[in-house]
Amino acid sequence: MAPGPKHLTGDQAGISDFINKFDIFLFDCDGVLWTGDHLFSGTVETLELLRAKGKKIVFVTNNSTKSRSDYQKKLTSMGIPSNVDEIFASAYSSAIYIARILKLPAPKNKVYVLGESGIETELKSEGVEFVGGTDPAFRRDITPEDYTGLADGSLLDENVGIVLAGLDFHVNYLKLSHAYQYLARGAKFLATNTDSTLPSNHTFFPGAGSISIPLINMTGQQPIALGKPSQAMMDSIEGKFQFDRKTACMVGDRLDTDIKFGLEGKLGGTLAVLTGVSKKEEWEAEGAEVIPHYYVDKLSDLRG
Ligand SMILES: O=C(O)[C@H](O)[C@H](O)COP(=O)(O)O
Ligand SMILES: [Mg+2]
Repeated sequence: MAPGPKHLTGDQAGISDFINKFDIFLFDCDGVLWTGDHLFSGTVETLELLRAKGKKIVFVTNNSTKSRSDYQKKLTSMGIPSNVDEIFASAYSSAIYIARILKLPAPKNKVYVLGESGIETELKSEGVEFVGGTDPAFRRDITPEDYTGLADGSLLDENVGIVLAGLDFHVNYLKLSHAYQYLARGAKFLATNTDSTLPSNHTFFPGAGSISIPLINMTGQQPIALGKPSQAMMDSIEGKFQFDRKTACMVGDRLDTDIKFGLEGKLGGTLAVLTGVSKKEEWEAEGAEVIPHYYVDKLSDLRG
Protein backbone atom coordinates (compact mmCIF):
# COMPACT_ATOMS: atom_id res chain seq x y z
CA MET A 1 0.00 0.00 0.00
CA ALA A 2 1.62 3.27 -1.09
CA PRO A 3 2.17 5.61 1.89
CA GLY A 4 -0.56 8.25 2.04
CA PRO A 5 0.08 12.00 1.74
CA LYS A 6 1.90 13.82 4.53
CA HIS A 7 -0.52 15.88 6.64
CA LEU A 8 1.23 19.22 7.18
CA THR A 9 -1.39 20.89 9.39
CA GLY A 10 0.24 21.57 12.79
CA ASP A 11 3.60 20.14 11.70
CA GLN A 12 5.90 23.19 11.89
CA ALA A 13 9.06 21.31 10.88
CA GLY A 14 7.20 19.51 8.09
CA ILE A 15 5.81 22.82 6.80
CA SER A 16 9.25 24.43 6.78
CA ASP A 17 10.78 21.46 4.91
CA PHE A 18 7.85 21.53 2.48
CA ILE A 19 8.19 25.23 1.64
CA ASN A 20 11.97 25.01 1.31
CA LYS A 21 11.64 22.20 -1.24
CA PHE A 22 10.04 24.43 -3.90
CA ASP A 23 10.85 27.58 -5.88
CA ILE A 24 7.45 28.00 -7.55
CA PHE A 25 3.88 27.30 -6.39
CA LEU A 26 1.05 26.89 -8.91
CA PHE A 27 -2.09 27.95 -7.03
CA ASP A 28 -5.59 26.85 -7.87
CA CYS A 29 -8.16 29.53 -6.95
CA ASP A 30 -11.75 28.36 -6.38
CA GLY A 31 -11.83 26.20 -3.26
CA VAL A 32 -8.26 27.10 -2.21
CA LEU A 33 -8.00 30.90 -1.99
CA TRP A 34 -11.74 31.53 -1.80
CA THR A 35 -15.23 30.09 -2.16
CA GLY A 36 -17.12 32.41 -4.52
CA ASP A 37 -16.44 35.90 -3.23
CA HIS A 38 -15.57 34.75 0.28
CA LEU A 39 -11.79 34.82 0.85
CA PHE A 40 -10.57 32.12 3.21
CA SER A 41 -8.92 33.71 6.25
CA GLY A 42 -5.13 33.79 6.23
CA THR A 43 -4.93 33.50 2.43
CA VAL A 44 -3.29 36.91 1.92
CA GLU A 45 -0.79 36.33 4.73
CA THR A 46 0.11 32.86 3.45
CA LEU A 47 0.85 34.17 -0.06
CA GLU A 48 2.83 37.04 1.46
CA LEU A 49 4.87 34.55 3.52
CA LEU A 50 5.74 32.51 0.39
CA ARG A 51 6.66 35.62 -1.58
CA ALA A 52 8.78 36.89 1.33
CA LYS A 53 10.70 33.62 1.08
CA GLY A 54 11.39 34.36 -2.61
CA LYS A 55 8.88 31.82 -3.96
CA LYS A 56 7.29 32.42 -7.39
CA ILE A 57 3.49 32.24 -7.43
CA VAL A 58 1.31 31.50 -10.47
CA PHE A 59 -2.51 31.42 -10.26
CA VAL A 60 -3.88 28.52 -12.34
CA THR A 61 -7.68 28.37 -12.45
CA ASN A 62 -10.13 26.31 -14.48
CA ASN A 63 -12.78 29.00 -14.06
CA SER A 64 -13.32 30.28 -17.60
CA THR A 65 -15.89 32.95 -16.70
CA LYS A 66 -13.16 35.53 -16.18
CA SER A 67 -10.22 36.70 -18.29
CA ARG A 68 -6.74 37.11 -16.80
CA SER A 69 -7.35 40.83 -16.28
CA ASP A 70 -10.73 40.10 -14.65
CA TYR A 71 -8.91 37.73 -12.32
CA GLN A 72 -6.29 40.32 -11.52
CA LYS A 73 -9.10 42.69 -10.50
CA LYS A 74 -10.64 39.95 -8.30
CA LEU A 75 -7.27 39.16 -6.70
CA THR A 76 -6.68 42.86 -6.04
CA SER A 77 -10.18 43.25 -4.56
CA MET A 78 -9.33 40.36 -2.23
CA GLY A 79 -6.10 42.08 -1.12
CA ILE A 80 -3.88 39.73 -3.14
CA PRO A 81 -1.30 41.59 -5.24
CA SER A 82 -0.60 40.04 -8.64
CA ASN A 83 0.40 40.88 -12.16
CA VAL A 84 -1.60 39.62 -15.10
CA ASP A 85 1.34 37.49 -16.28
CA GLU A 86 1.07 35.40 -13.10
CA ILE A 87 -2.49 34.37 -14.02
CA PHE A 88 -3.40 31.36 -16.17
CA ALA A 89 -7.12 30.72 -16.55
CA SER A 90 -8.74 28.07 -18.74
CA ALA A 91 -10.23 30.71 -21.06
CA TYR A 92 -6.70 31.92 -21.82
CA SER A 93 -5.41 28.37 -22.18
CA SER A 94 -8.25 27.64 -24.63
CA ALA A 95 -7.65 30.79 -26.70
CA ILE A 96 -3.95 29.95 -26.99
CA TYR A 97 -4.77 26.39 -28.08
CA ILE A 98 -7.26 27.53 -30.72
CA ALA A 99 -5.12 30.35 -32.11
CA ARG A 100 -1.62 28.88 -31.88
CA ILE A 101 -1.95 25.09 -31.83
CA LEU A 102 -5.21 24.04 -33.53
CA LYS A 103 -4.99 26.91 -36.06
CA LEU A 104 -7.96 25.87 -38.27
CA PRO A 105 -7.67 27.43 -41.74
CA ALA A 106 -9.81 30.51 -42.27
CA PRO A 107 -12.66 31.10 -42.80
CA LYS A 108 -13.97 27.96 -41.00
CA ASN A 109 -12.15 28.90 -37.77
CA LYS A 110 -14.86 30.82 -35.97
CA VAL A 111 -15.91 29.62 -32.50
CA TYR A 112 -19.42 29.06 -31.12
CA VAL A 113 -19.05 29.89 -27.41
CA LEU A 114 -21.07 28.32 -24.62
CA GLY A 115 -19.78 30.44 -21.77
CA GLU A 116 -19.20 33.87 -20.30
CA SER A 117 -17.20 37.01 -21.08
CA GLY A 118 -13.88 35.57 -19.90
CA ILE A 119 -13.80 33.30 -22.93
CA GLU A 120 -14.81 36.13 -25.28
CA THR A 121 -12.11 38.47 -23.95
CA GLU A 122 -9.36 35.88 -24.32
CA LEU A 123 -10.49 34.82 -27.82
CA LYS A 124 -10.45 38.50 -28.84
CA SER A 125 -6.92 38.88 -27.39
CA GLU A 126 -5.84 36.10 -29.76
CA GLY A 127 -7.76 37.47 -32.75
CA VAL A 128 -10.20 34.55 -32.81
CA GLU A 129 -13.71 35.34 -34.07
CA PHE A 130 -16.69 33.91 -32.20
CA VAL A 131 -20.49 33.87 -31.94
CA GLY A 132 -22.82 33.02 -29.05
CA GLY A 133 -21.33 33.52 -25.57
CA THR A 134 -22.93 36.48 -23.79
CA ASP A 135 -24.89 37.63 -26.88
CA PRO A 136 -28.29 38.59 -25.42
CA ALA A 137 -29.99 37.28 -28.59
CA PHE A 138 -29.44 33.76 -27.19
CA ARG A 139 -30.97 34.48 -23.77
CA ARG A 140 -34.56 33.58 -24.62
CA ASP A 141 -36.90 30.63 -25.21
CA ILE A 142 -36.61 28.69 -28.45
CA THR A 143 -39.29 29.52 -31.06
CA PRO A 144 -40.80 27.62 -34.01
CA GLU A 145 -38.66 29.81 -36.33
CA ASP A 146 -35.54 28.63 -34.44
CA TYR A 147 -36.46 24.99 -35.04
CA THR A 148 -36.84 25.69 -38.75
CA GLY A 149 -33.71 27.84 -39.04
CA LEU A 150 -31.56 25.36 -37.13
CA ALA A 151 -32.83 22.42 -39.13
CA ASP A 152 -32.12 24.03 -42.51
CA GLY A 153 -28.97 25.76 -41.22
CA SER A 154 -30.13 29.27 -42.13
CA LEU A 155 -29.64 30.41 -38.49
CA LEU A 156 -26.12 28.99 -38.31
CA ASP A 157 -22.87 30.79 -39.11
CA GLU A 158 -21.24 28.78 -41.88
CA ASN A 159 -17.74 29.75 -40.66
CA VAL A 160 -18.08 28.14 -37.24
CA GLY A 161 -15.59 25.27 -37.03
CA ILE A 162 -15.32 24.96 -33.25
CA VAL A 163 -17.74 24.65 -30.31
CA LEU A 164 -16.04 25.77 -27.07
CA ALA A 165 -18.00 24.89 -23.91
CA GLY A 166 -17.19 26.52 -20.57
CA LEU A 167 -19.07 27.55 -17.44
CA ASP A 168 -22.21 29.34 -18.70
CA PHE A 169 -24.46 30.90 -16.06
CA HIS A 170 -27.11 31.49 -18.74
CA VAL A 171 -27.20 28.09 -20.46
CA ASN A 172 -30.56 27.25 -22.08
CA TYR A 173 -32.27 25.00 -24.65
CA LEU A 174 -31.69 27.44 -27.52
CA LYS A 175 -27.93 27.69 -26.86
CA LEU A 176 -27.57 23.92 -26.55
CA SER A 177 -29.54 23.48 -29.80
CA HIS A 178 -27.14 25.79 -31.68
CA ALA A 179 -24.11 24.02 -30.20
CA TYR A 180 -25.47 20.61 -31.16
CA GLN A 181 -26.17 21.67 -34.78
CA TYR A 182 -22.59 22.92 -35.18
CA LEU A 183 -21.22 19.66 -33.76
CA ALA A 184 -23.56 17.64 -35.98
CA ARG A 185 -22.09 19.53 -38.93
CA GLY A 186 -18.53 18.56 -37.96
CA ALA A 187 -17.35 21.38 -35.68
CA LYS A 188 -14.56 20.43 -33.26
CA PHE A 189 -15.76 19.97 -29.68
CA LEU A 190 -13.55 21.75 -27.13
CA ALA A 191 -14.12 22.51 -23.44
CA THR A 192 -12.31 25.07 -21.30
CA ASN A 193 -12.53 22.49 -18.50
CA THR A 194 -14.76 19.66 -17.27
CA ASP A 195 -15.06 20.33 -13.54
CA SER A 196 -18.36 18.77 -12.46
CA THR A 197 -19.05 21.34 -9.75
CA LEU A 198 -18.19 24.93 -8.91
CA PRO A 199 -17.37 25.42 -5.22
CA SER A 200 -19.00 28.65 -4.02
CA ASN A 201 -20.53 29.97 -0.78
CA HIS A 202 -19.29 26.87 1.06
CA THR A 203 -21.39 24.58 -1.15
CA PHE A 204 -21.44 23.47 -4.79
CA PHE A 205 -23.08 24.70 -8.00
CA PRO A 206 -23.08 23.31 -11.55
CA GLY A 207 -19.56 23.39 -12.95
CA ALA A 208 -18.38 23.78 -16.52
CA GLY A 209 -18.31 20.02 -16.93
CA SER A 210 -22.03 19.92 -16.11
CA ILE A 211 -22.76 22.47 -18.84
CA SER A 212 -21.19 20.37 -21.60
CA ILE A 213 -22.78 17.09 -20.45
CA PRO A 214 -25.94 17.56 -22.64
CA LEU A 215 -23.72 17.87 -25.73
CA ILE A 216 -21.69 14.81 -24.73
CA ASN A 217 -24.96 12.94 -24.20
CA MET A 218 -26.37 14.04 -27.58
CA THR A 219 -23.24 13.44 -29.67
CA GLY A 220 -21.43 10.65 -27.84
CA GLN A 221 -18.28 12.78 -28.25
CA GLN A 222 -15.93 13.76 -25.41
CA PRO A 223 -14.59 17.32 -25.78
CA ILE A 224 -10.88 18.11 -25.75
CA ALA A 225 -10.59 19.80 -22.35
CA LEU A 226 -8.00 22.59 -22.21
CA GLY A 227 -7.85 23.39 -18.50
CA LYS A 228 -6.38 21.25 -15.68
CA PRO A 229 -5.48 18.37 -15.86
CA SER A 230 -4.65 18.97 -19.57
CA GLN A 231 -0.88 19.05 -20.00
CA ALA A 232 -1.32 21.58 -22.82
CA MET A 233 -1.92 24.09 -20.01
CA MET A 234 1.12 22.87 -18.06
CA ASP A 235 3.31 23.14 -21.16
CA SER A 236 2.09 26.73 -21.74
CA ILE A 237 2.91 27.66 -18.13
CA GLU A 238 6.33 25.99 -18.29
CA GLY A 239 6.98 27.67 -21.62
CA LYS A 240 6.21 31.07 -20.12
CA PHE A 241 8.09 30.73 -16.81
CA GLN A 242 10.82 28.27 -17.81
CA PHE A 243 10.57 26.71 -14.37
CA ASP A 244 12.17 23.45 -13.17
CA ARG A 245 9.28 21.02 -12.68
CA LYS A 246 11.19 19.28 -9.88
CA THR A 247 11.02 22.41 -7.72
CA ALA A 248 7.42 23.24 -8.59
CA CYS A 249 4.38 22.40 -6.44
CA MET A 250 0.70 22.39 -7.48
CA VAL A 251 -1.72 23.49 -4.76
CA GLY A 252 -5.38 22.57 -5.32
CA ASP A 253 -8.71 21.38 -3.94
CA ARG A 254 -9.69 18.87 -6.65
CA LEU A 255 -8.00 15.51 -7.12
CA ASP A 256 -9.27 15.00 -10.68
CA THR A 257 -8.04 18.37 -11.93
CA ASP A 258 -5.42 20.08 -9.74
CA ILE A 259 -3.61 17.10 -8.19
CA LYS A 260 -3.81 15.01 -11.38
CA PHE A 261 -2.44 18.07 -13.25
CA GLY A 262 0.58 18.20 -10.94
CA LEU A 263 1.18 14.44 -10.87
CA GLU A 264 0.90 13.99 -14.66
CA GLY A 265 3.03 17.10 -15.11
CA LYS A 266 5.68 15.35 -12.98
CA LEU A 267 6.00 18.32 -10.66
CA GLY A 268 8.18 18.00 -7.55
CA GLY A 269 5.08 18.03 -5.33
CA THR A 270 1.33 18.37 -4.99
CA LEU A 271 -0.52 19.83 -2.00
CA ALA A 272 -4.24 19.13 -1.52
CA VAL A 273 -6.29 21.67 0.47
CA LEU A 274 -9.52 20.45 2.13
CA THR A 275 -11.57 23.65 1.78
CA GLY A 276 -12.98 22.89 -1.68
CA VAL A 277 -14.23 19.84 -3.54
CA SER A 278 -12.12 16.79 -2.68
CA LYS A 279 -12.10 15.03 0.71
CA LYS A 280 -9.32 12.88 2.19
CA GLU A 281 -11.58 9.85 2.03
CA GLU A 282 -11.19 9.98 -1.76
CA TRP A 283 -7.47 9.31 -1.70
CA GLU A 284 -7.80 6.88 1.23
CA ALA A 285 -10.28 4.74 -0.72
CA GLU A 286 -9.13 1.31 -1.91
CA GLY A 287 -7.60 1.59 -5.38
CA ALA A 288 -7.39 5.41 -5.30
CA GLU A 289 -5.19 6.51 -8.20
CA VAL A 290 -4.74 10.23 -7.55
CA ILE A 291 -2.90 10.70 -4.26
CA PRO A 292 -1.33 14.05 -3.35
CA HIS A 293 2.16 14.21 -1.80
CA TYR A 294 0.93 16.51 0.98
CA TYR A 295 -2.29 17.95 2.36
CA VAL A 296 -3.49 20.66 4.72
CA ASP A 297 -6.92 21.29 6.24
CA LYS A 298 -6.82 24.89 4.98
CA LEU A 299 -4.23 26.96 3.11
CA SER A 300 -3.42 29.19 6.11
CA ASP A 301 -2.09 26.12 7.94
CA LEU A 302 1.10 26.75 5.94
CA ARG A 303 1.74 29.66 8.28
CA GLY A 304 2.39 27.07 10.97
O1 LIG B 1 -16.85 24.75 -13.01
C1 LIG B 1 -15.79 25.33 -13.06
O2 LIG B 1 -15.43 26.01 -14.04
C2 LIG B 1 -14.83 25.07 -11.93
O3 LIG B 1 -15.44 24.45 -10.88
C3 LIG B 1 -14.19 26.20 -11.25
O4 LIG B 1 -14.36 27.38 -11.78
C4 LIG B 1 -12.79 25.75 -10.92
O5 LIG B 1 -11.96 26.78 -10.68
P1 LIG B 1 -10.55 26.44 -9.98
O6 LIG B 1 -10.86 25.62 -8.76
O7 LIG B 1 -9.72 25.68 -11.00
O8 LIG B 1 -9.99 27.82 -9.64
MG1 LIG C 1 -10.39 24.65 -7.20
